[in-house]
Amino acid sequence: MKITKLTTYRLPPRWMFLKIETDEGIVGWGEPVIEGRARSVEAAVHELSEYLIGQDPARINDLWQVMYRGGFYRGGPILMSAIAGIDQALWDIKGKALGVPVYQLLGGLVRDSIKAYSWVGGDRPEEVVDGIKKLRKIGFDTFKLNGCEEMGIIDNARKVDAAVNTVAQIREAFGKEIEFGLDFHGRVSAPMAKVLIKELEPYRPLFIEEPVLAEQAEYYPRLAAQTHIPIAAGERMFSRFEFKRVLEAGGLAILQPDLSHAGGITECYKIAAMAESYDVALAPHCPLGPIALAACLHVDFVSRNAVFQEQSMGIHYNQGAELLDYVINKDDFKMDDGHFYPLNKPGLGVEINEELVIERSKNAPDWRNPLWRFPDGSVAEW
Ligand SMILES: O=C(O)C(=O)C[C@@H](O)[C@H](O)CO
Ligand SMILES: [Mg+2]
Repeated sequence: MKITKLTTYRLPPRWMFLKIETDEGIVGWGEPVIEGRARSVEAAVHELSEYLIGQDPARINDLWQVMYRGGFYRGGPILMSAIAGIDQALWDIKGKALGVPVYQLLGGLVRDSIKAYSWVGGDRPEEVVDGIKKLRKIGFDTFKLNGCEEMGIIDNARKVDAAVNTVAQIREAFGKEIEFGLDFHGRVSAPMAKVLIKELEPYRPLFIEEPVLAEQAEYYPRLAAQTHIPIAAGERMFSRFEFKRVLEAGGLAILQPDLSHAGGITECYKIAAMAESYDVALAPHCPLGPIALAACLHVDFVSRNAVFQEQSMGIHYNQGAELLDYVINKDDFKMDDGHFYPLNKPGLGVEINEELVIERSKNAPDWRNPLWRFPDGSVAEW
């Protein structure tokens, strides 16, 4: 079998799908994208396609190594997201060619279901109690919200109290009936992370995500030493070589590689195994579309240390399209009691409505994340 064509479709809300065609008519789909830099990833995919066209799609490991090591410069969000989407599509082709779901190619199921969690509250956490009430009605009992709004490098007690108050309202309303992660979203400096975490400790969030920016990863072990709250990170790390360092340094209780940013199934399967060897949990990051989610689920279903799965239904970023809009087989993503179940169709198990994809790609937005500034005009982390 040979790869004959790669076609990219930038799509609402802020996604990009990749279709890889072969000379035997088998087609694979992937989701290479960095939110806000879709065109950059698209260019990287097409640069990589110069080598890929004519190659045997079955040789995923060799193609992955060529895409990663064949260029002198490597790693980072753009290149690793391009590799990720191509890798997803190659696994999709392999599964379809052999008539089995990807998880079977990775050794079969290690579990029968995986817990999902849902975002509440938007960019600036608000109406979180109402949001949780609505989502509990459809089976969720685990949630994630932004831990705070903008936070200065050294900020005041009122800002800290505002963040803590949101969490206090959740515990007041639901007690321990529900669990929630707090995503600091990299908005918080190392000094303020210490202050915030101390004040949040009594409310026992399930985890605190990106308490500092990935470029401040040396603080993870120091923050972990001051708190019992599990610390999570990973959406802005892009290869096992980055995850190696944070595992070695300690401090992270949960790794959150993104299957569309960190080299795809081939790389994230290895990252999951590395995490397990350090007794660290896996919770793949996935605020994206259905192909990315399917890739996450296949890795979840073969990784014993997978604990819960992010998904983007109702996420505040999905303006203009929802998680399953482009999927024909929506029932395969059906959730029961807040859990996903294995995708059992061959390949990734996602049947894409190509006609709709082509139609909607004609008006793809160039989504950009908001640029936040402090009152003094300096740039704030979003
Ligand atoms: O889902 C998460 O955990 C996030 O932090 C969302 C962030 O990754 C945005 O997708 C960036 O545009
Ligand atoms: Mg996050």
